[in-house]
Amino acid sequence: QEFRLQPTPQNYTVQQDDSISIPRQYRLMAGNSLNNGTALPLLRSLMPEEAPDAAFRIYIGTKGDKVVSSYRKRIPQKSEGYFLKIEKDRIIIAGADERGTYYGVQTLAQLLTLDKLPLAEVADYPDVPYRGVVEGFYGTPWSQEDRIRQLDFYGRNKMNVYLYGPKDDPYHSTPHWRKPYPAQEAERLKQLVDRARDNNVIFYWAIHPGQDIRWNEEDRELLLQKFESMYQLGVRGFAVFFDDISGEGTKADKQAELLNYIDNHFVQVKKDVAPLVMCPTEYNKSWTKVEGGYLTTLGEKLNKDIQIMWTGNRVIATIDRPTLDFINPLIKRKAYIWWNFPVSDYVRDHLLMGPVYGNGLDIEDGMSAFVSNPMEHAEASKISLYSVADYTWNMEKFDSDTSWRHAIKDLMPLHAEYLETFAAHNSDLGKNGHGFRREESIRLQPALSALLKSYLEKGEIDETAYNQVDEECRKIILSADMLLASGNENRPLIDEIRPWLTQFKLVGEYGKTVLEMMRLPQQEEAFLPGHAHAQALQTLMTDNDARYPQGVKSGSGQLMPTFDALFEASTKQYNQRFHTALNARAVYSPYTLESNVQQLALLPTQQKGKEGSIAPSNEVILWQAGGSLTLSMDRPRVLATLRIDLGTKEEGYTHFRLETSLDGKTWRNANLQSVWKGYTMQKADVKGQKVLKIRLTNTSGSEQKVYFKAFRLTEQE
Ligand SMILES: CCCCNC1=N[C@@H]2[C@@H](O)[C@H](O)[C@@H](CO)O[C@@H]2S1
Repeated sequence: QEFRLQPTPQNYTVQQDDSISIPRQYRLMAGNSLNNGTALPLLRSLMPEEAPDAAFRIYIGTKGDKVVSSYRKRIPQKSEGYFLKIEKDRIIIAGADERGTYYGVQTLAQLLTLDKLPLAEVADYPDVPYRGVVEGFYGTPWSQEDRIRQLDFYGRNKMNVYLYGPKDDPYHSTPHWRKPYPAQEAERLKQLVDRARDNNVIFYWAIHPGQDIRWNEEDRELLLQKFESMYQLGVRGFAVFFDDISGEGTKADKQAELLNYIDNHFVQVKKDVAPLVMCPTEYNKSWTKVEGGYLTTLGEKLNKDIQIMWTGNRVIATIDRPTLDFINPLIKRKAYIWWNFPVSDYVRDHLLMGPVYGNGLDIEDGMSAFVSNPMEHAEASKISLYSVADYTWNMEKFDSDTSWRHAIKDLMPLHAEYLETFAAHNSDLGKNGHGFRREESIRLQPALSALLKSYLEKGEIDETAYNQVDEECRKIILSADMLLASGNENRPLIDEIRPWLTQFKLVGEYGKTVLEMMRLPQQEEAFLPGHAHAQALQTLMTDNDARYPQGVKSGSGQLMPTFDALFEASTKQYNQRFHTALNARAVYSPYTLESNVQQLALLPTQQKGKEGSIAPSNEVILWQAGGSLTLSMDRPRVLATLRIDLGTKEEGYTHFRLETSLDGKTWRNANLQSVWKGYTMQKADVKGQKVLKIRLTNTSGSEQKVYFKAFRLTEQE
């Protein structure tokens, strides 16, 4: 693909017919304002040959500096704006502020990758003030190396925010948020803070005290002391998260009181700390009751410069004008958007490698920030993060597909075509509790549906579609092998996605095998090996290795449903023709879930061997009085164990009744008891019972706020 600047600049003109060779030496004319910034070190790392007597000159500074005073009017009057001009005998980089100048150097860095320097003029600035990433997911926190690479990536892509808030860090959340980090962790965080500064990224450290905070002087001081200890490490951005909690910590007026105190006695006192950011308990529209007053209380009481985060109309949602028109008036400021994509902690068997799309292109003036909550797979998340950087810098000019293709090329330039094939077929999430889906296998969809339609309706093969799908299967197998063998080009990425690459190859082989089967349902002998091979591949695709207990899915949106349907259709044809009973079911889950509890209704069920489960949810479930969840089997099955974890202690389970049934009409109680003292997991005494259905009902007469951490059964051998 052709060269493009990333993110797309607001204004970029090039003299087509002329360019200069990259100057070997140059005389540097630098403004004093840059002395302790990172723009100069970056420039010197790019162009090391500084020579006082060189003819070529580089003028670099911010708008107050004399050295760029004659270009002052060319600098966009926007924070983080810059003017970059390449002339025959000089380069000028003039920033509205230090970070703007730094971004001008980052743009120059991209132009220096060309053979010759174009005589270019760039007048550029970001649309959204704060742009970047919140490490706010459940699951394995990123490693130190992941984070270092992320921060360098943010510098290159002009993202200026990294919020540290991994749910599973015990010093960020309960139980140790009150304690300072142990020395080793503190040192590692300091390394990150320093690396963030090198990349002109504001490192925000977030605290998540809500699950057990007490509204008193002691906890308030402990929190400030923790912030002070982080300040000593160099942290200059702070956040307080009140998400995913229940109980005392959810009170808006108490939250506002605490945050204003922090703002007045810490942030405003320090003077070099970014505006405080808070994450509300009601953080999306589907969970908020406006008349309840939670958001309006925050909007009225919170100091005006405190930023309030928002995920949109649902936990997982794209952001558009109506979304902002709802929230901004309530909180009386521009929402600080926390975009839950490409986070996959609620669909951990999937990778989300597809394009960023669906957010409004006309809403840059409606938000104070747009930060992405990514996958626990740091490198794999960069495809989306590259496009989030592009979208938030220059929203109107954002083109989802162009950005996606360049993101892939940026991640693996030498294997871009193979990574693009992989990413195109690994983008949908599958059925999930949030009902959020993504397009997948877009370019192949017409051929897949044409092939399936003609085969199912007329028993015929659409040759054109057949050849397209066959060719794509070949590319899938090739891409998987090329990426698995890609060596050091981006080893961290391949290490992250290896299980999915292995699965992807199986999907390609399964497709080829099923395509061969389609030609043979009339041949009594020849059909059998293909059928057997297809079943073997199905087994291999469901036998996931222990490191991924949640399983590994690839091509689940379009490829696998099509191949499974073609497997079933050709096998049924064969069985009819030869009066045989070959297995014609590709995959099925013996368990189905029904529920009138909105946040549970869409959760997928899983089966692996003798274990069946309902996918857990990360959020607080509002379980209405009388609400129930029913797990139904495809036939009566004998249970060995049933474990349920609602994240609540003993007394919490007294609000629920657990029953089993053999016919769906008569029900019998099953008692729950603790697996062991003080632990929230419970087990039911169902050993040896033959059941068809299991039902859990809120019989307390009032809404219960619980988690849904586990619902797992095992059948008797
Ligand atoms: C308004 C910003 C607060 C968002 N807080 C959230 N907490 C959870 C995150 O830890 C999860 O990664 C996310 C996706 O499951 O869901 C919710 S989103």
